[in-house]
Amino acid sequence: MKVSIVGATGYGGLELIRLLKNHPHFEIASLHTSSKFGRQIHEDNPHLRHLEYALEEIDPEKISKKSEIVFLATPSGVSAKLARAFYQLGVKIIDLSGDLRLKNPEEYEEWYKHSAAPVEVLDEAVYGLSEWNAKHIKQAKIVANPGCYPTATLLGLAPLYTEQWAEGKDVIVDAKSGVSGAGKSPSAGTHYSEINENLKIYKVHQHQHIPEIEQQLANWLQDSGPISFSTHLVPMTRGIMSTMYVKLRKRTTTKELLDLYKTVYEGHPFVRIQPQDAFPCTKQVYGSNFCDIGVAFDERTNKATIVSVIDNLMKGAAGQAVQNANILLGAEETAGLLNIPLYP
Ligand SMILES: NC(=O)C1=CN([C@@H]2O[C@H](COP(=O)(O)OP(=O)(O)OC[C@H]3O[C@@H](n4cnc5c(N)ncnc54)[C@H](OP(=O)(O)O)[C@@H]3O)[C@@H](O)[C@H]2O)C=CC1
Ligand SMILES: CC(=O)N[C@@H](CCC(=O)OP(=O)(O)O)C(=O)O
Repeated sequence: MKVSIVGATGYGGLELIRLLKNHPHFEIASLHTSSKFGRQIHEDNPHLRHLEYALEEIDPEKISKKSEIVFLATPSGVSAKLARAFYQLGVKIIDLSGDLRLKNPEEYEEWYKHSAAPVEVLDEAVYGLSEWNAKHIKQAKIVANPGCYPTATLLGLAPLYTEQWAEGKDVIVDAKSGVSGAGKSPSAGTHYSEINENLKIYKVHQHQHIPEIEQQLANWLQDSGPISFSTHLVPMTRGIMSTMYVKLRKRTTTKELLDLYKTVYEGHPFVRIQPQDAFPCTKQVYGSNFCDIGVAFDERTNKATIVSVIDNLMKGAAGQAVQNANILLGAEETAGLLNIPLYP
């Protein structure tokens, strides 16, 4: 099946090229940019020196003649404007941005400070947390690919929420990300001398992923409350670690928690549950689509500590987008994605 990538020159778009170029079922029909048309993709990306793709303008009508699926790897605010045109032309959309994830347009405008997508587009969009929504993704015309922090956090919390073990109140999520999460354009806050040998907290109580996580938690557990969510920049390129502290409805043991997680994620090859007392680190998922989860029960506080790691550009963005495209196609969800993480 032929696919196109809009935003091909950014980190998410480049990761999509890496995955789709060797994919058994998809063929890249075209790459699109808002500012570099006419240039070859390899001109600014020497790691793609062997590929010949001219960057093209973003013209939904032309794209609809070449491709059945379009990946939108553009900054927030862009797909809110572009999605309707693709939808009306019958091109399936997988949107990597936050524009189509929140069902309430006012909530989107409050957190993202952009105009929301048309309601008909938001109503059509299916939240693309692959492990939890495959049934709906399969039928979708528009997939709202989850954010990087929400992917790590929701995969970590899901067993406790869906099985009603969590109290659903006073949950703390302490998350850290590598700098590629901020995209390819350099900024004052992310350039080398600001990040190297530094650890920064940012967007305290204001992170746009808070409503996305809470929206999904409320789908799983009726009386779930607001979460405390903090995000940090770590001096590394890729990786997210989300550490969660969750009060439970009943006393349990680490062994019982592990059994729950193993049972819930049985048959989901991208979620790997750690053995007892072994917590995951970001390097063990680097460059891969895995989400590795470690759990422990704290008898002193009656809380579960959950640690979930992903590669933000893979399971947190392009990897999950390709997983969703596989599901849309009706192919095996692992197609083109079972590479072993880069190590060391
Ligand atoms: N980086 C990450 O880890 C993750 C990113 N995301 C989301 O995915 C999306 C892409 O992220 P990322 O690749 O990191 O971002 P980048 O900043 O690296 O890339 C953004 C891309 O969009 C293009 N673009 C910029 N402005 C416009 C515009 N007005 N219209 C159309 N295209 C435009 C850019 O280049 P050009 O000028 O060539 O058009 C570039 O190709 C974002 O919404 C991001 O929030 C989601 C999960 C994780
Ligand atoms: C490290 C870093 O800056 N990460 C970004 C992730 C952005 C992102 O993925 O945004 P949407 O999913 O909402 O589109 C951030 O924290 O804002």
